[in-house]
Amino acid sequence: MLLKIRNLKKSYKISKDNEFIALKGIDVDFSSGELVSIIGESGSGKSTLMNLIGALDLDYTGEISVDDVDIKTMNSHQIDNYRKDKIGFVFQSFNLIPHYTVLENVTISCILAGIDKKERDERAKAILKKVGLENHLSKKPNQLSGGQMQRVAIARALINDPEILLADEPTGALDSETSEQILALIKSIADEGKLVIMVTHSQSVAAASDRVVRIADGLIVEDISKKEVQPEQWNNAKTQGHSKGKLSFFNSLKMAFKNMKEKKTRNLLVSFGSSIGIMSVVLMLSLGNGITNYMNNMMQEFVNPLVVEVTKPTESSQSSSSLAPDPSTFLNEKEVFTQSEISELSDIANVESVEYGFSTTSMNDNKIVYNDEEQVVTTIATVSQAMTNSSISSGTMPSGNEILIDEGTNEKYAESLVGKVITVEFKLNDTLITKELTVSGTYHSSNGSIANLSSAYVDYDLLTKLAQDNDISLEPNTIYLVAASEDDAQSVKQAVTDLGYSGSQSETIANIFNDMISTVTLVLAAVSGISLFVSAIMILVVLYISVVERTKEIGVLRSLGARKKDIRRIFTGEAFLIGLLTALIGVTSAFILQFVINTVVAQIIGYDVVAMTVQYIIIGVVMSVVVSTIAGLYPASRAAKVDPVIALKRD
Ligand SMILES: Nc1ncnc2c1ncn2[C@@H]1O[C@H](COP(=O)(O)OP(=O)(O)OP(=O)(O)O)[C@@H](O)[C@H]1O
Repeated sequence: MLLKIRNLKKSYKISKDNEFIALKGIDVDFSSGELVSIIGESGSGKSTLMNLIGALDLDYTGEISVDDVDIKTMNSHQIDNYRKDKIGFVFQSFNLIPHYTVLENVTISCILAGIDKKERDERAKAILKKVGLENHLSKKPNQLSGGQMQRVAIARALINDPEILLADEPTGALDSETSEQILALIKSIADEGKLVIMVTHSQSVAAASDRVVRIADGLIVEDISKKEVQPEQWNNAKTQGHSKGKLSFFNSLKMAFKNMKEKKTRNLLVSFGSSIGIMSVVLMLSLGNGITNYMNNMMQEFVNPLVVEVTKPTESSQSSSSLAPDPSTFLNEKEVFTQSEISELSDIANVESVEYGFSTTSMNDNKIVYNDEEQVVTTIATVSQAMTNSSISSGTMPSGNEILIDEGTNEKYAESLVGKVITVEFKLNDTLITKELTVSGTYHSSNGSIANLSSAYVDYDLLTKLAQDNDISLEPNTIYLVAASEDDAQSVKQAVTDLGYSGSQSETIANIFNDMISTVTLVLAAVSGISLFVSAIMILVVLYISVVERTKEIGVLRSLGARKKDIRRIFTGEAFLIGLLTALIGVTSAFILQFVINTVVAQIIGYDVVAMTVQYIIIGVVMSVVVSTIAGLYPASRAAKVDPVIALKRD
């Protein structure tokens, strides 16, 4: 006995304490090779019985055994395999997947069973030939007639060589001539040894079957056999073998891709919308990077890379947190170096020579006067090897009784001061010194202008002499360590930091700015991240709609043996692909914008301010895919939970 049903009862819950008993105790046996028609009034319980036999509905009492195995004893994995291998479903409304070709519709249960492409195509073509559709392989269902569609559905049901074919009104939607052809096909399937159970309202279909079982009010009221079937007549050994495989990850992505393609415009629009967030994040990070590069470039342009400037950390800069020291720190008088500190610094490996420097900073006392017009020069400092000639914009470096002023200050005067004698006033250890000096030249003021501070430079010897003249002992408060190579300079810089000294003021200022830029960049990127949240919701909504639209398709796939996991994978796969598409659009737009912004800005400052890196692209892609996939989890789990029986009832 292939199928044994004992005392099968099924009730539907209508409300909390109200249920409807659809099957009231069915006892029946079916054998291989039988063509059975189940007939009965509408609502008598025929479809309910079919769903139970097909294990689409597991909520019943009693026994349904196939090959002496009770469905109730199977775990969910075995149930999925049972649906995939033992049962083939044919529906009244064909239930083909509209965006799949004939061949794809037929091979779908092989794909779900993890059968490789070559074998499944061979099987499908053989069966499609048998049902007379070998010339329609690449057509979509809407290009077929009703009879052809039902043939495809029958081919699909047969491809895994099931033992039982369940057909719910297979001819219900067909005209009488086509019905006869389909019936003949079904008959031939039973003749080959399969158990075919059909629900029908048609007298002629019932008349053509071997056995007619009438159901009324949830009970079998009549069971007429016209043909005696020998239980042992059929060798039920499967010709194709049981499939133990499952839907591969690649195939689930392929199915997801098909789904996605079907709703091209919608998915493209969502991806476009979502890509704005990804684009902004990538662009913001790249902009921050570009500006930082620009700043560093500016800093380094006028600085001799072989020279390491050393100052002593002031108290306030020591105590302030590392992130953003107060720029006013630099207005404090710098501490001078003792002889032992100087020798400690000279002893650092790779230091070739040591140069002394001094700077004095004051917001009010340091100034230059020319033609009675005075300008505050916040810092008077000594020139050193740290300054390169490229920093000079006009004239020369100062020597003897000369002073180098910054371009900005020079421009404040009606005529250029280069070569002119000016009066310089500045405070040296609390003593105000006034001295007439010749302006040797001007330098690019990019460094100082960062914090709107200006500096003027004199020779260290001049400062020493002025100190002596005024009985002031001048100790250096800046030490320049000269290294032989840039690499050496880096190791010297590290050693200086390790000893607890600070670097140059401009470097420290640059670091503060770099930190500020990083913080601002991160904040901006985070703000752009909010749009990612919006895209996540968009993707969630779109996929949710997709689940609702595909409910029937989900039911069909489940009836063909798709596991809940497979359904979840297909929808998560779709979310993943939307994420990839979003990333593609986002990164491409960021690239285009980078080009546009850089072209425009380069004309103004001569530098590419947007500097995209592979790292940012990876961040963008990963973010997009992760956000999208996470957004897809909920719709995917809803899809997995769809009840196949209810789903199949959908129109
Ligand atoms: N989900 C459900 N909830 C409550 N009652 C249900 C549900 N599904 C079916 N029923 C009831 O169970 C009974 C049997 O339904 P079933 O669909 O099996 O009938 P049927 O014989 O196939 O009818 P038809 O020939 O019209 O398709 C009907 O009275 C129906 O109202």
